[in-house]
Amino acid sequence: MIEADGVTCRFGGAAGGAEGDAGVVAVDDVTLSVADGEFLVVAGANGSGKTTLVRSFNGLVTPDAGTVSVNGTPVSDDLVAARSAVGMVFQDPRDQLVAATVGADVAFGPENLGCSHAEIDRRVEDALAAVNMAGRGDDRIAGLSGGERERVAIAGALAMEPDHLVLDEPFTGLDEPARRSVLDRLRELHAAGTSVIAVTHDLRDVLGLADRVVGLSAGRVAVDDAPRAAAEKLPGLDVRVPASFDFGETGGPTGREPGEPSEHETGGPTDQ
Ligand SMILES: Nc1ncnc2c1ncn2[C@@H]1O[C@H](COP(=O)(O)OP(=O)(O)OP(=O)(O)O)[C@@H](O)[C@H]1O
Repeated sequence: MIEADGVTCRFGGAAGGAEGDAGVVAVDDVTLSVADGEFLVVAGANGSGKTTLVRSFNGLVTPDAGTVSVNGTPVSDDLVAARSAVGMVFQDPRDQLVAATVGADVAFGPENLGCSHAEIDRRVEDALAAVNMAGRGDDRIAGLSGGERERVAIAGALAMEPDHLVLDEPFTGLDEPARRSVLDRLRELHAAGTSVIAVTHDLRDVLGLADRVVGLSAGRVAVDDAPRAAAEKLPGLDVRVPASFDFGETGGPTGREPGEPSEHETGGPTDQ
C-alpha cells in the first residue's frame, strides 16, 4: 500500500519562506492511499501536481510537509525499499535509460535486485514482449526512435516486477500496436495483484481499467471516485473524458476501439 498523509511539495520561494515568496505549491496537503492491487488513475490539467505527487511515492521528490509510506515504511526511512517497491516510468523516458543496448537497459533493474541470470533473462524477455519489442535486446539505444525509447523505459520498469507501478503519461509516444500491448500487460498485472497508478490528462486508454480516479486541481484532490462518477466531474478540471464510455461490469477498456476517430470524444475543455 502507498499512503500519502498531508503531503505538500513546493518549488522555489525564498529561503525561510519570506512573506510573498512562497514559490509554487505543486502539491497541497494531499492525503491519499493506493491499496495493493488497485488500478488508480491520477488525472488533472497541466500543472495540477500529478507528476510531483507520484514522484513523492518513491522519494524522487521529498515533501516539504507530510509523509509518504510504502508498504508501511516511510519513504524517507528506506529509500531503497521504496524504489524497489514502486517502479516508475517518467514522462521523458530518455532520462531513464542507462545502458548502450535495449537488453542491457531492461536487465539493469533486475541485476541490481540480485536476480539470477536465468531470472534476469526471463524478465527481460517478458518485459520486451510486453512492449512489442521481443527479440530487440541487441538494438542500440542510440539508434531508437523516441517512442521505442519510451517502450524500453516501460520494459525496464516492468522487469523490476514492482508491487506498485507508476506510469506518467504512458502512451504519449507509443504507436497503436505498442499501446495495445502495454495496455494488455497493465490489465494482466492488475489482475495478478500489482497496483498500477497511471498519470494522465487523457483518459481514453485507462478509464476502463481503473478502479478509481483521483482528479487534482491546483495541487489538491478535487475528485476521488469510481470511474463512472469521476467521469462526470473531470471535465470541470479540464480533463477530457471519452463521450460514450461503456463502464462494463468487468471494466474493460471499451471507451475507444483502436482506430476509432476522436470526434467520438467530447466533454469539457481540453489541454490537448
Ligand atoms: N522542478 C520544478 N521547479 C519549479 N517548479 C516546478 C518543478 N516541477 C514542477 N513545478 C511546478 O509545480 C506545479 C505542478 O507541476 P507538475 O509537473 O507536478 O504538474 P502535472 O500535473 O504533472 O503537469 P503536466 O500535466 O503538465 O505534466 C507546476 O506549477 C509546475 O510548474
